[in-house]
Amino acid sequence: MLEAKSLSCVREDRLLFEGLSLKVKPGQIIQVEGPNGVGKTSLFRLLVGLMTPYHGQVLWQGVPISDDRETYQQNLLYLGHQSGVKPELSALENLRFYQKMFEPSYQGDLYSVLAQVGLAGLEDMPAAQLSAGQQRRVALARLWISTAPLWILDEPFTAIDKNGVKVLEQLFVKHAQDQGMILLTTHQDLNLPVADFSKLAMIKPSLEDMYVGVGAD
Ligand SMILES: Nc1ncnc2c1ncn2[C@@H]1O[C@H](COP(=O)(O)OP(=O)(O)OP(=O)(O)O)[C@@H](O)[C@H]1O
Repeated sequence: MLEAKSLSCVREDRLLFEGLSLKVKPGQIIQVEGPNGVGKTSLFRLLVGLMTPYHGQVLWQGVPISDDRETYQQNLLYLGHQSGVKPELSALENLRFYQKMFEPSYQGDLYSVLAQVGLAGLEDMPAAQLSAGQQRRVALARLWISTAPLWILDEPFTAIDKNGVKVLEQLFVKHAQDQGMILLTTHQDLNLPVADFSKLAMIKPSLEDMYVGVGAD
């Protein structure tokens, strides 16, 4: 289980949110919602350990993530705004690189994974020559080979067409049924027929709460 306890986030002396707590349990999907700039990406960066909270703690299986980063990273798949796709490598080379680095025990056929994300016939094309949606699909193909129980996905549907959204939704449902956990942001209305799908709405703090004296006594 992932647990965030009373998180506060400050950027450039501005309070983005405070006292934010959440739990993501096996089988659960949580969609984080809120207007542009409210702090969804910042929250995710705290949750994956790329930023440190101003206050509060993030725990994986009851252990602060800063105490055992290695175990946490092994159980986490994070897809941020930057897809991490290398433009000079082909779709297949990108996926193979990811597989060798993060899923060395994966035995499946990477061609069929790429076919599932709609990239059949484009396996050997340099990613730089693929469209934005196709490049996003190269990044998303990691989800098909991932053994990580926790997926944290920042706008996974960006540049993805309707059919691609449907395929991804099916994968999310399967992951939840297999007792995986998903935390995602999207401005899409999702169709996820799983028992444990909920939404977390982030709202902007009031103006008087927004400016904090970081470093002040
Ligand atoms: N690299 C940065 N340095 C300083 N401040 C930043 C940085 N990135 C974002 N911010 C600030 O944090 C606020 C929240 O940004 P964040 O990306 O977390 O919001 P978001 O809810 O994910 O927005 P969006 O829906 O547009 O992706 C922004 O309004 C911006 O002022």
